[in-house]
Amino acid sequence: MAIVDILPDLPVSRWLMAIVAVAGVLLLAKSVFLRPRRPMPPGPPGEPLLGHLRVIPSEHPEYQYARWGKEYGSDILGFTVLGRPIVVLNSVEAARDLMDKKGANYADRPRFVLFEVMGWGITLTFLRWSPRFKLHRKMLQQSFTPSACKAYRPIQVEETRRSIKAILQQPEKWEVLLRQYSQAVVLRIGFGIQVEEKDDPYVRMAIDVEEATGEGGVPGASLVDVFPPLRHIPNALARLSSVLRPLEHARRTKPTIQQLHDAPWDATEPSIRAGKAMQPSFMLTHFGRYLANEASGNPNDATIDDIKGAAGAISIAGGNTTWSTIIVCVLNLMLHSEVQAKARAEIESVIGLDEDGHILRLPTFEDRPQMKYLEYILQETTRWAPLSPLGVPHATVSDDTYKGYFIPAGSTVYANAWAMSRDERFYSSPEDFEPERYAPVSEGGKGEPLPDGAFGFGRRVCPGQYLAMAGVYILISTLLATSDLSCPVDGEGKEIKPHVSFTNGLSGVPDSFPCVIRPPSDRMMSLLESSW
Ligand code: HEM
Repeated sequence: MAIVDILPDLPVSRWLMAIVAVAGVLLLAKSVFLRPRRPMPPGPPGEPLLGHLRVIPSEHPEYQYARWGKEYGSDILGFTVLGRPIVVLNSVEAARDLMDKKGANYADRPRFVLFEVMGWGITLTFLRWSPRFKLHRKMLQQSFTPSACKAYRPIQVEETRRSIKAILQQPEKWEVLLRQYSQAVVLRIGFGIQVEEKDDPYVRMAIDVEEATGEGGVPGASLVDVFPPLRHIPNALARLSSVLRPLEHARRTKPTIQQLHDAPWDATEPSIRAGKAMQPSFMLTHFGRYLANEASGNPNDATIDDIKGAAGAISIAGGNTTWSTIIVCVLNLMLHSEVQAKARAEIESVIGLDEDGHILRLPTFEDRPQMKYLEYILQETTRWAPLSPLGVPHATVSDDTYKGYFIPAGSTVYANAWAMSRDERFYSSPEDFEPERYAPVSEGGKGEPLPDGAFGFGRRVCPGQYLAMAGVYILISTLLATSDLSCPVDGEGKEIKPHVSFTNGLSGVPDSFPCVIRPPSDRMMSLLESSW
């Protein structure tokens, strides 16, 4: 979505001009009569009426927000877009001070009008602060505490081994097989659905949804989000302006989003109703309880739509996110053979080797506390490329003041996880992938703080973070234990290093890159076969 060229396109419709003119008069009146007495946080100058609409870049705004933070010497920045206040937090301290310590005031979300048009229904991620939000939050948070996550370990171990066995059989398909792994775990946990080994329809749906959502740009940042009446503009007009084109895209992709909401539920509902569902799952627990209450005449807190939305949130918010984190980790292991070798040496020392130098068994969750270096790798993965560079925006419920700056009620607040990950006060050479940075100085490391921000903050912090990192741990440890990862080589045996770039929008996913995955010996396949 580009917002820079709105004006040249406007004359195509008098109607559009009229709407913008009326909005302009209202905004002018608002800015004259309701001007705050305290200053907004600093930032670049905006334009009359439009504010920063044409100043904030539409591609990777997180980079520019970080640059402005340096330019204005402030970890909190303020903007307005058509009169709507936007606040960007560039440091962990600012996010902790506001989103954590004043959690209730920062727990709302802005209205995501474009995502509503796309068909994102009752999904926790996009729910406003409300009794329904609290209900969904409670259902999901309780299901994925660190101790509740232990119940899902057998699923994660089984799917990991299935996936790596398939990768060693078809190494050229490693990327889609890892996506299949991430989707399989969340579909089993959410709905008790087992994905098919080949061409699974849910994996296809997840890919489509990720592409559709990604093209929607940064959530809450499109012109339709800022000025919701524009959502009614017909496609024929929307198509004429690049700032309104996301609206056409949202309408076109609605069936895709709807399908990922409906298909897993529709596939499972009959067997739960008939009492025949065997696989434990979030849906079985909550929908089963719902049916039991209904049968015995007891009231239900959650409606069927609530349970459907919450179960859908697991597969929608949990599949692509986990996959993308694994891909970033694979990329860096491939690019840094020394990191890979050190991690493998740690795995071998924790598990032990037979007389032929082969590991005695595959990694388990019980090994995790001893895998210190691997843990640093996982942490460095979330720092080096925070999945959601600007997080999912929060919104303020009431007016607030921070460091003398005024933050009006209803402000959209972005926690810039990317800027936090590049904070040079804490991270030396922040662009480098360097797991050792977290080791204590006494152990030869740099004693730098573990990263913060990749999973968000406050009352909206990711409820799936423990499940996600458990899934990344077991997959990466098993991959390292059984395979070597390397860059492909050209005709002269020279490594072909990928050019790394990330998608724009809600999730920054690395573009596809080739990776050679090879087991060091045949023994690895038999280990995988005998362990599963
Ligand atoms: C490595 C993988 C993951 C990453 C990096 C990630 C990251 C995030 C981030 C940045 C947010 C926004 C937090 C905020 O607004 O402050 C979020 C929210 C959320 N995540 Fe995750 N997530 C991951 C995996 C998962 C998994 C596996 C689940 C499934 C259980 C999940 C479920 C959710 C839900 C439901 C929300 C919305 C929470 C709310 O709005 O209250 N995520 N996640």
